[in-house]
Amino acid sequence: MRLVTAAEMREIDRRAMEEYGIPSIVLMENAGRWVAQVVASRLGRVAGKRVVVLCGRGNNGGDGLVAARHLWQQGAQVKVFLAADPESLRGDALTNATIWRRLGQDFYLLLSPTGLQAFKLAIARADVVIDALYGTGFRGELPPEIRPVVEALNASGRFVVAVDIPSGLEADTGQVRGVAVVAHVTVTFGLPKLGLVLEPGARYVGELLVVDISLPLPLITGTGPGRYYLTGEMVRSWLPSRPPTAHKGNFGHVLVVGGSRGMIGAACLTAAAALRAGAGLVTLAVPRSWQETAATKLTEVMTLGLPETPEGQLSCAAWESLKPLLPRFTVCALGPGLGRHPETVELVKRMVAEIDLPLVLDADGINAFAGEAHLLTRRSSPLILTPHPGEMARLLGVKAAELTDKRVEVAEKAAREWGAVVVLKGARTVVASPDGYTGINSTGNPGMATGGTGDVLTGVIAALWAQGLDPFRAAAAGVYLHGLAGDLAAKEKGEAGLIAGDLLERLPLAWRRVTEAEEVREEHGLSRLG
Ligand SMILES: NC(=O)C1=CN([C@@H]2O[C@H](COP(=O)(O)OP(=O)(O)OC[C@H]3O[C@@H](n4cnc5c(N)ncnc54)[C@H](O)[C@@H]3O)[C@@H](O)[C@H]2O)[C@H](O)CC1
Ligand SMILES: [K+]
Repeated sequence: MRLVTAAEMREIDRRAMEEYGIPSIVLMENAGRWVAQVVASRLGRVAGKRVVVLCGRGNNGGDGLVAARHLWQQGAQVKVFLAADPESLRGDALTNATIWRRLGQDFYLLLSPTGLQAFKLAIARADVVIDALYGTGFRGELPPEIRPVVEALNASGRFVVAVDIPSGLEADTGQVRGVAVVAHVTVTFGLPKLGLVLEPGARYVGELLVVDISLPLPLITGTGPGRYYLTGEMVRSWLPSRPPTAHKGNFGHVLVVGGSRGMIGAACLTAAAALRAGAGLVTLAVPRSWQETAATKLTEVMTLGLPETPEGQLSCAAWESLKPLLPRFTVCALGPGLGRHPETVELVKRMVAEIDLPLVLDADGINAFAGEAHLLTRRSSPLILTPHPGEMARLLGVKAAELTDKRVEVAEKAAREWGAVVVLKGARTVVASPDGYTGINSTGNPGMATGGTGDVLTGVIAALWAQGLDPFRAAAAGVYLHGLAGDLAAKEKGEAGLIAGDLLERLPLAWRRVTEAEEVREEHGLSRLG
């Protein structure tokens, strides 16, 4: 599903009104009605239930007033706390405030001397609290007079439904400066905002529901370049099927080049993962003295011994040995466990420049270009890079901390400049392609922050590429399946004890989960994304 920024959402709003003639008050009425419907579905019976609505002065607050009205009409006891002077309301929010008042209802003025106390009393007895303080118009941090209100709400343990976006969260980045509302459910309008699926924002969202407020379909659907939330439905449409007449030649031959003394396991994980992710054949090329070890660890993988340095790392001569064999392979994965011997670094640079196989570059393959990312453009074949934040920072010559709250932009810029697909790993991995497609992953968990999981991902991506997916889809589907395998493993074993091998075993299960999942049929106009 497409992801949007606040500005993109405002543009969609504008076009809905100017090009299609949908009045903004209709959009607000639909938005508020959906919020009321979701609240009612969680309450079961509405009559007599206690609802507190926190309204800001903008259109987010307007949505909250519409929800208040519909729940009141259904018999709920509704208290609206207005975090603004009623005289400051404008436009559609003022319209709905006027309707609320003409129904004989009033506001509790949150910013009055007794407002906070009254609010705490009200939420202590509430069945649900609706957060309509701020939406996509929010920037920066909560005003000092609002912060204690949000802190009281978060401490209350009440069931919270956020309108469009949890208040205090920035729609474009997911950044929280200080405090934000922690919601159990977020009802977002039209399309999910980027900040709802990026860390730390994603942790404030709870279950994410995307609802149709009658924004014209031509404005919100579209498969062109843009940012997408990677979901099972998307990945399912990309994965190759297996005709009955299939033979292993149909599913590609992955060459993995990696390993060194003390780090043969990384290369073995990549090779095993490529098989587990459906590659027809996998060959693992390692320093000659480690070929026996690799062959012992991997029954189904073929192995190759290459020239090595005295320290047991691949030497430059390895390229001459590999070159005549390349026509038998479909994709090459280069880097896991290579080490950083100067000869190995030289080998990596020559391979990237000269190999005419699609290339997945990972780990020490990436580190070979530290501070020299411009050299990545000197190559003759398509490239997928899979850096974790530390490797990306080394590549760019910056500190990893500088990348934290602009991961999407950093990955997109690098993809454009290098003409390569960039997989910037971490919580909510970002996959960016040079032609403007970006995927934000929806699977994975902190248990996967353990040695070797990156090696597994490299193998999965190489395998999908070898089976015919284009590089962006191979990387995006690989990231999704890899994270899903991690979620399946964590469900069984918990997160702390999770190891990379646990993902290996569950890759086929993850694949089956995606391809055999029931079409997720949601109530008309509502999609569950979180
Ligand atoms: N098509 C749609 O998605 C629709 C969305 N709707 C709702 O409209 C809001 C966006 O409304 P907007 O009036 O632009 O702003 P907010 O209500 O989010 O914010 C109110 C107000 O707050 C001010 N503000 C911003 N940052 C701060 C801060 N740090 N401290 C204090 N005040 C701040 C700013 O001036 C804003 O104007 C969207 O989320 C939806 O809920 C429509 O109702 C229906 C169509
Ligand atoms: K909100």
